[in-house]
Formats: sequence, structure tokens, C-alpha cells
Amino acid sequence: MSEEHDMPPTTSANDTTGTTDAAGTEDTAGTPVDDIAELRKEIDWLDTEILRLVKRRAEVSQTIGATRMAAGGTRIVVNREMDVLARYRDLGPEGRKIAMALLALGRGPLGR
Ligand SMILES: O=C(O)C(=O)C[C@]1(C(=O)O)C=C[C@@H](O)C=C1
Repeated sequence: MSEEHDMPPTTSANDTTGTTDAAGTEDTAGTPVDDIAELRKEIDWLDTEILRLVKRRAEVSQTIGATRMAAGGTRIVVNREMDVLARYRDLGPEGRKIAMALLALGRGPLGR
């Protein structure tokens, strides 16, 4: 459970507003165009981590569900689902979609 997943500390590609590359080229956000490759590496790493965590979450959720149902409980626990939705509320409508997708993944193939 305690593997290394590297990447951070974040690179100098962060917070470079107002700086330029050797050619003085920067995008409208003030990020040197040369930093794009570095930032893409960070995105690739983040996506890998997010996918790993989403898969683990689905696994844990399915284990809880199977255990509860084997003990005669319900498939859904509404107040827990409300807590999950609230957690993603910061992100607005897209956050709701993310939370709903996470909950659907937790239900597994039978939950679709
Ligand atoms: O917390 C639980 O009891 C779960 O079963 C996990 C979980 C979830 O994925 O967060 C999944 C289904 C339930 O309806 C509520 C929450």
C-alpha cells in the first residue's frame, strides 16, 4: 500500500507568470511556451495517478457493497452518497458528474 508514485515536488514550470523563454515567447497566461512539454508531463503523471486512485476507489466501494449486501443490507446508502456529492460540489456541475461517475463505478457492472 505504501508505494512511491513520484513526480512532485512540482517543476519550475509552475508560477512563471511574466517570464519568457530564450526567444522571449510566452502564451497569453505568461507561461513560457517552452514549459508546455514539462506541464504535459505533469498532466500525464496526474492522469496516471487519478486513474490508479479511481480504480482503487471502485474496488473499495464494491467490497463494501458486497459485504453489506451479504449481511442483508441495502445496495445503496443514500446519506453516504450525499456526502460524496457534497465533496465534489466545489467543482460545480462537472463535480457532480465526477461524483456520480465514481458512485456508478463503485456499484460495478451490476450498477449500470
Ligand atoms: O460507504 C458505503 O457504504 C459504500 O457502499 C460506498 C459508496 C461509495 O462509493 O462512496 C457506494 C455505495 C453507497 O450507496 C454509498 C457509498
